[in-house]
Amino acid sequence: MGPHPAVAAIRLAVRRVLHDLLTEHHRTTAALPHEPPPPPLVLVACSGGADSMALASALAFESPKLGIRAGGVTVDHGLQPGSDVRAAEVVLRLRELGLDPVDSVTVTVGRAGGPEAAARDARYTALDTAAERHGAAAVLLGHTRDDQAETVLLGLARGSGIRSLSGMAAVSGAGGRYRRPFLELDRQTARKACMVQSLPVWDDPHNADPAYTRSRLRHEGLPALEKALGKGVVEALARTAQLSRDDADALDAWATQAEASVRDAAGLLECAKLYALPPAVRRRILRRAAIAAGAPAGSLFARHIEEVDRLITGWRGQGAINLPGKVVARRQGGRLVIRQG
Ligand SMILES: Nc1ncnc2c1ncn2[C@@H]1O[C@H](COP(=O)(O)OP(=O)(O)OP(=O)(O)O)[C@@H](O)[C@H]1O
Repeated sequence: MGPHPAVAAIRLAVRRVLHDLLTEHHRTTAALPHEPPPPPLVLVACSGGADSMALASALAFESPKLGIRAGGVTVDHGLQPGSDVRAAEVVLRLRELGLDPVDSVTVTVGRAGGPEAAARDARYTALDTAAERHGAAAVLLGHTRDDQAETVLLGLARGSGIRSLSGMAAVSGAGGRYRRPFLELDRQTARKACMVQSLPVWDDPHNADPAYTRSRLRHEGLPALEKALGKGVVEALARTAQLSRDDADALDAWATQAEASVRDAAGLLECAKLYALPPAVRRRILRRAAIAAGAPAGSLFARHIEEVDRLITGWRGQGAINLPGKVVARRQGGRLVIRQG
């Protein structure tokens, strides 16, 4: 008898990603002159929750068959009493699965951007450091299709265009380090896979805390949407992420091409030529120019770019526009000048 369908599904998802990693490993090492390099190391980022425990179990099962070394990292954010005990338990469970090396990293969570963003920043920094310390080829994350649907809704609510609808990428980070094998699997499958394998899971109290936006979305927003629109809404939102990502990539590429044609010999942006571009392409060029001038990407919102855009499309002699990072945009003699100070 084969494994339970949920276990088969998580293993298949991980096998696919490991195959991709092996292919990339062979491609980059084939040209090396001397003896073959050691097999790649893949780490799983594990909170002890159902998604990442399921991921760890599938990695432990699949990696030896492909000659891949597998380890794990758990991050202790130190935000709840007893978080160190939980981290130690996760380490134990990962070792029981046969993973090696297994690290527990304690981080200090700052305040920048709110509690969720600060914890995420600290976590990714710790995961980057762990991956570099061990020379890992990849770090697997347990984000599921449900997480993706939530991310799309959060992006939609920001009102800042299709890039923010494109959710999380299956491959991201420096050199494509982060991989998300479960992006097309639902959370229920991961939970079921843990249950049938008798894997103990830890339910993060933050996930149920209505103080957090994502938690409210998970427990109130999405169920209400499913009630109104039907069960397929999660899948549709996740599909929206992929379609939006493709569209956003295409528009980015268009903007790259168009940018060269709207600059004069001195490299300044020509307003008449910008005016002739489709708004989506023009706004991308303006955003990039603002970032190149020193505006921090994270603080540059759609409303800022709209204001700069009005210097092109709604010109009536208005003054300079102040942007984050002390960047100023002004129109001068038919040129758009964006610079600091
Ligand atoms: N404390 C942590 N230590 C290591 N990795 C983590 C930690 N928290 C989250 N991750 C990684 O990020 C992924 C997404 O985490 P997030 O908290 O957004 O989702 P989740 O649905 O609660 O995941 P899980 O059920 O695995 O905890 C996790 O699946 C895991 O791979």
